[in-house]
Amino acid sequence: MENGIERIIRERRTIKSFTDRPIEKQDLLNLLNAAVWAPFHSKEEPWRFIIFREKGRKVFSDAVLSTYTPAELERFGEGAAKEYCDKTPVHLLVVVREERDPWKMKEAMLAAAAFIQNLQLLAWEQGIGFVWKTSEYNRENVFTSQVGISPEECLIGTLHVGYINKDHVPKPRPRKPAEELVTWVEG
Ligand SMILES: Cc1cc2nc3c(=O)[nH]c(=O)nc-3n(C[C@H](O)[C@H](O)[C@H](O)COP(=O)(O)O)c2cc1C
Repeated sequence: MENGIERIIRERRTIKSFTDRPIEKQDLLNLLNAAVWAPFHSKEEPWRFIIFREKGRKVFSDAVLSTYTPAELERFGEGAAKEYCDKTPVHLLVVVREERDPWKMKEAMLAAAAFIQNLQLLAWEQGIGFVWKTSEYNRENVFTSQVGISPEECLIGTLHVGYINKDHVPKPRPRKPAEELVTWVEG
């Protein structure tokens, strides 16, 4: 019998199709305030968030579109702008401080990943889903500077967030059983 957490972990899927329902600012804050109880190894939390909602989505959309070539703009620009400004209620960027020490940097990224998984599970419980994107534009300076990320920061991912369109929940990608993944060392 699955308990609450196990059920949500198994059930959660990456969501790319949302209803029109906006997400209230306070509801987003409540989710973030719970998700930040993820573990981290630095003195202070390594993360901060930039959230685009309502008309602010155009700032996000313009930043993505500024990474397109003229040919891509011509072909995909209008559709992408519609997707970002109308069809996706919230864009949430998870950013960490750059660390000079590569190991500390790795730890900051790992902590941010734990935070994002917390957020996915908490959101799912409320009928909110998202896709975690690390696609090309995330790595382009022209994008990061326009969305307000400083050169001393690193973007861990862009989350496109909204209430789940229940007709478009993808089928799960299968997971290997742990029996295939474990090396037992028992003496
Ligand atoms: C670090 C990371 C980066 C990801 N980047 C993308 C991405 O750029 N585009 C995308 O469509 N999905 C992205 N995903 C989502 C995965 O495609 C998705 O988690 C995977 O297909 C498994 O599906 P599930 O989340 O429904 O179990 C990313 C996931 C992770 C953990």
